[in-house]
Amino acid sequence: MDTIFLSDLRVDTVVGIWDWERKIRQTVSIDLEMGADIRAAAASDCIDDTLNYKLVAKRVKAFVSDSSFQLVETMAEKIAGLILDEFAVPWVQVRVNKPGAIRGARDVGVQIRRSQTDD
Ligand SMILES: Nc1nc2c(c(=O)[nH]1)N=C([C@H](O)[C@@H](O)CO)CN2
Repeated sequence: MDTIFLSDLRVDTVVGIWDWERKIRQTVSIDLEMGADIRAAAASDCIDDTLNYKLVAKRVKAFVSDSSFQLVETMAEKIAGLILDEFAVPWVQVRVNKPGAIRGARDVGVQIRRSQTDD
């Protein structure tokens, strides 16, 4: 099993637990890894035989941009569910980074891995 990845997808959104965070937009950085078998596409050289990461990026960016979650955990869970539901991948790893949320830290956030077989 191979992996298609997408790193540092930056999206402006409403996210946070403090009142002042509900009134502004902040930038989150999203990293995705998705299970894929790339052999058919490598043999055909045809985009129709693989997961088009551009479509995933566009869908995730629109979803996160329209969201207003309190926690990065909720955002990560919903992104994973969206990808599993709408794209035929067996598993997905989602990392949501909230740069600048913690003074003195480069970034902070959560990383989760979910699969189609999770209950
Ligand atoms: N586990 C979490 N802890 C915290 C979160 C979060 O989303 N998950 N969020 C905050 C604040 O919104 C912070 O990011 C900004 O001050 C604090 N802790």
